[in-house]
Amino acid sequence: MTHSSLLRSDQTLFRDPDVFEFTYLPDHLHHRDAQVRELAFLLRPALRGASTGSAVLRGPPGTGKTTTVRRVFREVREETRKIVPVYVNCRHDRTALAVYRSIFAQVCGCPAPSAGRYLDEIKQGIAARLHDENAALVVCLDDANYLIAAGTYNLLLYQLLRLYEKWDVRKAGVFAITSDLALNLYAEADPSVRSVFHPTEVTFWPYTKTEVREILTDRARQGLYPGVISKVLLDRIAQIAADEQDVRIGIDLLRGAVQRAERDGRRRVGPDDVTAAARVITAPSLRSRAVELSAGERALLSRIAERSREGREMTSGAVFEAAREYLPVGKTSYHEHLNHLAEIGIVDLVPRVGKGREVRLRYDAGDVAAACGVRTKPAKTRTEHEVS
Ligand SMILES: Nc1ncnc2c1ncn2[C@@H]1O[C@H](COP(=O)(O)OP(=O)(O)OP(=O)(O)O)[C@@H](O)[C@H]1O
Repeated sequence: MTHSSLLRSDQTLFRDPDVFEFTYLPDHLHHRDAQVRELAFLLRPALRGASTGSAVLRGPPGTGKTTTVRRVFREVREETRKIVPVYVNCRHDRTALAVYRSIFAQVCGCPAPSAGRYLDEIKQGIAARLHDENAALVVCLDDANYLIAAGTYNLLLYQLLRLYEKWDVRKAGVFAITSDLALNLYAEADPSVRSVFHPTEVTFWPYTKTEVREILTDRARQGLYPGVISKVLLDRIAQIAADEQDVRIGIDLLRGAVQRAERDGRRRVGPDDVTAAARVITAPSLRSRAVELSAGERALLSRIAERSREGREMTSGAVFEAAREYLPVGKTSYHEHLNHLAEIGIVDLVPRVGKGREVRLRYDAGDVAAACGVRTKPAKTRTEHEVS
């Protein structure tokens, strides 16, 4: 199909828009073989009638934790009835009742009874089915940190891992997921829970730019018509997502840029579509990082944004001299502030031969200024003198 007939027939650049939905389970899971192997290793004993192991899955947002578990669970369901995998989203289901109702629905294939002695009845229903099938239960508690906040984490772990004692079923496994790296889900467990909870740590590191690009290339191939996005722009999107350490940003950005081109009746995504979509998608993360800055760091960042907008020299030395006019900073604290801005990914410090480092904003200067709470004047036109 040519592009013109394509646009005339259905006016869309998306071959399959579902590919960009957050519920979409990709056919190919890139770069997560080690994690898949770890989880499979924990489940394997259940095939021989033994119990399943437990795991704690940790990694920043958008590193494929949920997708990896969902992929493993899908394969398990296709391969065996000896293991019953259950996925619980603890953002939505935080009370013991809500979690058990979700488990019941997935194990029994129908909604939990809404009357009667509630929890015990629901647990009994789950156990009866597992007993009949001689199957081992494995429960994924995604975003388990929400259970800690709700005060139900220990109770649920304790009950799930000891289900076998009361109900004569095989010992269950729990895969607990968190994207909060400061949280140690094992340490959060009470001693009574720890006596039955011996999780394997499975870590998910952010994807590199090359890895993000492969994931995005796959999505583009499945979700878009050929030629809608160029390799160069896909590369730019991959760079932004890798800088933000979140592949989800890349997927959202790709969709946002294509929607923009589609809305304007164009057949190809242009650089402006990517820039505009990036501004919308990265603004919340930029704002939340600016809020965390110290007053000195924020003041420096606004000066950097202003200089960058005005097209002035951006070597670290020149920025320091300019900042000094307005801010009470010495060289040491200036470098500390600057390094921190680089660490949290708002600026890049690019080495320049014979000129030290160049300070380069990763975001639009106006957006950075807005995130710092500063309204900028329109960029002024530079005079001949300033340019030279
Ligand atoms: N290895 C991968 N291959 C293909 N797609 C991936 C891969 N990893 C992540 N994705 C896609 O990236 C998006 C985010 O992944 P996922 O929800 O699994 O991340 P997460 O680590 O669980 O994030 P969070 O902690 O925010 O819940 C999803 O759309 C998913 O399909």
